[in-house]
Amino acid sequence: MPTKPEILSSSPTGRSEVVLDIDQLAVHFQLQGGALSRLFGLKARRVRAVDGVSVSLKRGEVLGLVGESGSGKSTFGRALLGLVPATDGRITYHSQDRGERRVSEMRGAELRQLRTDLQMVFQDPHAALNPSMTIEEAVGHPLVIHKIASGKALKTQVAAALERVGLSPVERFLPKYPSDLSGGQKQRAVIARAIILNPEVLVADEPVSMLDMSVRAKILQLMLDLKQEMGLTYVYITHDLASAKYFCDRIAIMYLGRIVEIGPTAEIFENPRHPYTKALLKAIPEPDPDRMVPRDLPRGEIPDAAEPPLGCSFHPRCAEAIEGCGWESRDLRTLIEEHWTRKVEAYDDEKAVIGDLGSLDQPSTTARIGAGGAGQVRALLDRIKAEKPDEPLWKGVRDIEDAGNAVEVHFVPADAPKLRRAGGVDVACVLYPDES
Ligand SMILES: Nc1ncnc2c1ncn2[C@@H]1O[C@H](COP(=O)(O)OP(=O)(O)OP(=O)(O)O)[C@@H](O)[C@H]1O
Repeated sequence: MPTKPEILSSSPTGRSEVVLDIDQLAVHFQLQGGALSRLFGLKARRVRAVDGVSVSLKRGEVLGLVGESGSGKSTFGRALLGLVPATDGRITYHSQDRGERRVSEMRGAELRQLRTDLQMVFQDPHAALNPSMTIEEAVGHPLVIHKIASGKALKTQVAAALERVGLSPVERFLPKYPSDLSGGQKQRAVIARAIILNPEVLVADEPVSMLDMSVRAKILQLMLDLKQEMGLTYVYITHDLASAKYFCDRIAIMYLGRIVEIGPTAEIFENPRHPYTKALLKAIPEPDPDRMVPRDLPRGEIPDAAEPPLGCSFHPRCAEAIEGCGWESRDLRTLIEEHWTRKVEAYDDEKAVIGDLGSLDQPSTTARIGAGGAGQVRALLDRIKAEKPDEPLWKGVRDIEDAGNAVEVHFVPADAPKLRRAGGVDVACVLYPDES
């Protein structure tokens, strides 16, 4: 198998440094809902899986995408290969050999070529391999599909790829079926299949998370060796910051479809800026039981990507939130319900004063609540505030206005913060003034 020079100093594009340039990429999924939903006039929901991501991938680097489940990492990775269409924005691929092309404009042969230059390694090696194909057939499959090799040449290339990923003696592995191999061996075979077309970029989506602890480091080391030998560039998708620290040159922290912090790995670990990054770092398990640190996982669950919080989408879970983070009606509902979990005995009377909370589910910086008179609602809100006066939501209340039997709580409106320069990283958080 021919190898590529590790880093080219020039290329036909004149832009050898950048392999992929992603500009304001958005991938939204329209959820149609069933016939019943339409009958009852429920509006179709739109999941903003990726929502305005800009990042450039330099040749030879390992970029980590880290975030909780549902943050949009896999969708982003799939969009790079054109496996899901971009709703908005641009992905430009700077091929060493074929110049600069927008992924969204590629069709037919060009798209097929992209999918040889960019390969994906998935989480579950067992699902990625056809159980009825031998390892020889599976690893050689891309060469057959693309009509690149057959017969003896095919076998030679498959053997070389297996050798390269450490599945040797090769003759022992060629006739085996996936079920004959261990998890680590299967992932090696998947990697052999991914590199057999000599790609430029590997998008590795949780490549070790389903493997035994004992083989994870070995597979990551294999990938680093391959990167060195073949001049590969990686996008490494994971929810595991500890492995990203070991593996990545740069890390992008994703939350609800956006990058909230991006910078060199050392800088992210030594001096995290975004409260979400800090919380993720604190949540890394400490292998030494004597040095166990208290966990500080963000409160609550990751919100619904179809109706993300207003302003900074992390604000409802943020330990450092301030007034300008985008407080809104749904936060008030959460606060009132939390109050009732503490004061169960007050629920019946207070519910009569507050009325139906359903209207608070519509995201808005104006929350109208109350059925039992504005004065009573105000008094109840005061009681709730007195229980936890430091609750950051109250800092985001601009004013409370009487509105008949109800009150209107007006919150300080806020846009989602954009990435801004802060020290050695870029961070999307209002706590950091833009240094640039
Ligand atoms: N084909 C699809 N149709 C509708 N919604 C989707 C589709 N694919 C992903 N989503 C939604 O998009 C959001 C992002 O999902 P994605 O799988 O990209 O996140 P992730 O960070 O990779 O999570 P995980 O680690 O669980 O794979 C989620 O809310 C998910 O439910």
